[in-house]
Amino acid sequence: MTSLLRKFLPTSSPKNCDDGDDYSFEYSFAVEYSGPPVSHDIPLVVPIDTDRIPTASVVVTASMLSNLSLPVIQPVSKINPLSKKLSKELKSGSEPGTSTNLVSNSGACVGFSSELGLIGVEEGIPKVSDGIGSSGTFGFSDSRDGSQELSGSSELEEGLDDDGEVGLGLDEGELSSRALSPEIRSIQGEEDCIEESPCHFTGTSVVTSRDPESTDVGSELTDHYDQEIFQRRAIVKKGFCNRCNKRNRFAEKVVCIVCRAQYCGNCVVRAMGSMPEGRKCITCIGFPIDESKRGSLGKSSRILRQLFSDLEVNEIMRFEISCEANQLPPQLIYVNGKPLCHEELVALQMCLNPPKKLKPGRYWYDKVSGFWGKEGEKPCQIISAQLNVGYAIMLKASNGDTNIRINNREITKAELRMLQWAGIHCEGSPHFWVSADGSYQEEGQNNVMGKIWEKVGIKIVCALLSLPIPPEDAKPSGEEVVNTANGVLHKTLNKLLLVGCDKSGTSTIFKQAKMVYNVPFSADERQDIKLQIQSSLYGYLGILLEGRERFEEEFLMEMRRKCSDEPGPSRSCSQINGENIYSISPRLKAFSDWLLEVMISGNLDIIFPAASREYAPLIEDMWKDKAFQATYDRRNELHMLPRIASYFLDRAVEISSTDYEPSDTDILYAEGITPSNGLASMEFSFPKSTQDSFMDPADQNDPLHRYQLIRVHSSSLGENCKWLEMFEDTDLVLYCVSLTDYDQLSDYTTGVSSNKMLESKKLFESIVTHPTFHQKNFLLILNKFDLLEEKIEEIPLTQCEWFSDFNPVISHNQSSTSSSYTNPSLAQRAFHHIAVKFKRLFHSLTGRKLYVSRVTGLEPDCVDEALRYAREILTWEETWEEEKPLTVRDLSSCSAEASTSS
Ligand SMILES: Nc1nc2c(ncn2[C@@H]2O[C@H](COP(=O)(O)OP(=O)(O)OP(=O)(O)O)[C@@H](O)[C@H]2O)c(=O)[nH]1
Ligand SMILES: [Ca+2]
Repeated sequence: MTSLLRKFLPTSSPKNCDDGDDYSFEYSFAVEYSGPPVSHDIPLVVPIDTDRIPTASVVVTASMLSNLSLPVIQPVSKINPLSKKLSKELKSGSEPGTSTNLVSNSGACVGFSSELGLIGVEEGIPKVSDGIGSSGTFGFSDSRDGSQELSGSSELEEGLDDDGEVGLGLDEGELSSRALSPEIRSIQGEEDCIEESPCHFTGTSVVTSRDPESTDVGSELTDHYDQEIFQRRAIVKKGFCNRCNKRNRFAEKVVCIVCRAQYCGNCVVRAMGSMPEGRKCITCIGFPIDESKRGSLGKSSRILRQLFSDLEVNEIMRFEISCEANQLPPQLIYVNGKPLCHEELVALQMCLNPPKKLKPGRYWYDKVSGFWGKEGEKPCQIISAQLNVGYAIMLKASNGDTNIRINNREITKAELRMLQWAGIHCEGSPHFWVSADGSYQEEGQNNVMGKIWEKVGIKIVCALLSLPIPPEDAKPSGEEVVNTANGVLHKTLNKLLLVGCDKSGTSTIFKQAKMVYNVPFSADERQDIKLQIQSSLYGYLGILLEGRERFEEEFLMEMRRKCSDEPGPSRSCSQINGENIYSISPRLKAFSDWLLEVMISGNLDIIFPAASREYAPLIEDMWKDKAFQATYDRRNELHMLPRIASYFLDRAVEISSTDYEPSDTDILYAEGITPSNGLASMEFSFPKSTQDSFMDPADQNDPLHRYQLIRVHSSSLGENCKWLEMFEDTDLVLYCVSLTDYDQLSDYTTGVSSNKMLESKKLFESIVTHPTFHQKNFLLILNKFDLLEEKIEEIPLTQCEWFSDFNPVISHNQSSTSSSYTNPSLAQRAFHHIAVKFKRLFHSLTGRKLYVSRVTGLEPDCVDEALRYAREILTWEETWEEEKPLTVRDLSSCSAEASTSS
């Protein structure tokens, strides 16, 4: 046997393995073993007793026998030479039971011809193992005269050459488990076969097999159904038409919603006929659809529209949606353990807020609140309440382990966090009663404690925790199927978490992103920001007025000194005061005193802007006042006044008026945006940009790919960042650091004031090492580069002990050609130094690579660039995860310092 195989089978890997996207496995063929003795068991190839392969009973449904020819198992096309003969045999008239032989033959051949095939033998036809110990013959039995079948290794090689990709194209490795397929695959290169109509059989018996991967349907109760669907699976190879077997990778194909066979434009009509049940092979008519295709029911493809008129396409799609064979089978949907009857399914589907994308499976339903979820999982939707479907809900329906109950169901951790965040007390394992409108009370007590959905920020929290919110508030998010002219596209949502220390600029970046991606501020947000701007304005005024007092005093002392120096009679105090340009009128003085008092008491935010209406007229007077203007001219001396103050103070009169509406720039410059819990969230997608031109066209301008940017204030992360758990499904963490922090001291409550850069480093460490973020990707945003450029000229970076080794060599040969690249500025060097420090830190903590982006939050392009970089990282990391083993990926972090985006 061994020598026989050696003679005929090449032991090389597929020739076109450089095809890249297709396959990475190698064929391994049996060769005589000549190495040292092995210490472990050698897996045995078990002989198959063909008689013992179970076969299902013959299909006898009248409707099927009447006008249909039944599909037959296909030999795997890899074994072309063999299948050529087989198909001839089959054509020349075969009897029921032939398929059994086919299975054994194809199974055996595959087993020997590729690794994948071996797996197929083990998994695909599991019941074959019943035959262990039997003495059946295997594969190339003498009776088949394998040597003749395989005569001429060149022929075989040719077969391998042309499509040395057995299997991979096979939908998800289902290779040999296919037991039925709509037609005998014509043999590659045999034109005569292509022109023939597919060879079908009547009265072929059916071999049952199980889909090893099916998860959707899942339960043992739906096994039977599962099997039925699975039996029909066609072998599908990437790019190949299942009828003519010609390959055109890029040509669109029409896919059968039952067996998944795909047909090119030339073959669709022959293979699918008039499509009375939509896109099904003629032989699949009457069979239930593959549930994974349910989402695409009624959604036509471009190729159909090319083949048929619009009217015809619409008709076909209507059939596809409405014909009986394609309807959800109610008994496969379990609600609280009960298989539904027809009426219940109708009630479920016809209610105001039906479950989305309902598929066969097991669900739980809380009739009182409308919570709906998959058995053993947290709720995924809130559907209409009070539907009469299924049994009563079970305590462990969602597999919760919190001891806290909602409507007799023990809730999940995510739900508990949601309640806690909403400020609902969960101590003492309470049992809540929650009704459809979200009002909740403790069981046994007749007083409503509040409404869950009215809690501040609850919707954001739910979005973060991937928990549902009531339908009227729900807007599309997460994975959503969108119907477009080209058919069905899956929309995905990537979550980006933006976090950083105090004043690092996270809210600036968040707001900037809103503007860049055209996500409007809500009326509430605008109102909040307006009040925020106004109260900040009073704060700035207060600082100026305080400065004015100081200037007035200084001026007075100066005058006195001059007076005493002057010869002649000394002038009176009032005279001096009259000349003091920093003196204000008693009315303004009263206001000033009051304002300063309020500021000292720390009540500014509370009193303003409620009081702003009253004081608005005073602002105008004050603005015109000479003393005030003189003070304003010297505002640079007032270190308490933030840089941004001038922007608002210049328009103090306009801003303090009640009908002031902040512009977008005002909003950007304003401090703060977020509600009390420091959380803000927005969804966006990237508009097309010229910068994308280097990217894969598929990635370009994908408005369906949505991103959620979540900004959280570091103070809302709680002790030891315990709230980070909430963000466990974050795809990328954007950690924001202010580049100007290196000489700043935190003005914080703890009493011990420390360097802000070191504080930022500390927070970074705790977030990076937090279990929730294990293996997460991080993008470091080094913000406020514009300010660094100014500051670095005055204050050395070494002010921060972490950067004490910063020792830039200033190049002296500044040629006319030197660019910022060959001769970076001091700020660029400082930025790079800081970036490298963080990269090394990250690598030492995680062994992985930190991405870095240089940003000036006030510049829209900068923020856009950083977020596009974030998108690239996600795409890149996904590719890595799919294609490369972890070890290779880890190696890439060795070059951690090589790439620093700027
Ligand atoms: N010049 C300059 N100023 C910036 C930049 N980014 C943020 N700022 C300013 O820095 C200050 C703090 O920024 P925020 O965005 O409010 O910082 P934060 O992270 O929200 O900090 P908290 O207010 O503590 O939540 C604001 O006055 C911003 O206008 C920048 O890139 N350049
Ligand atoms: Ca802020």
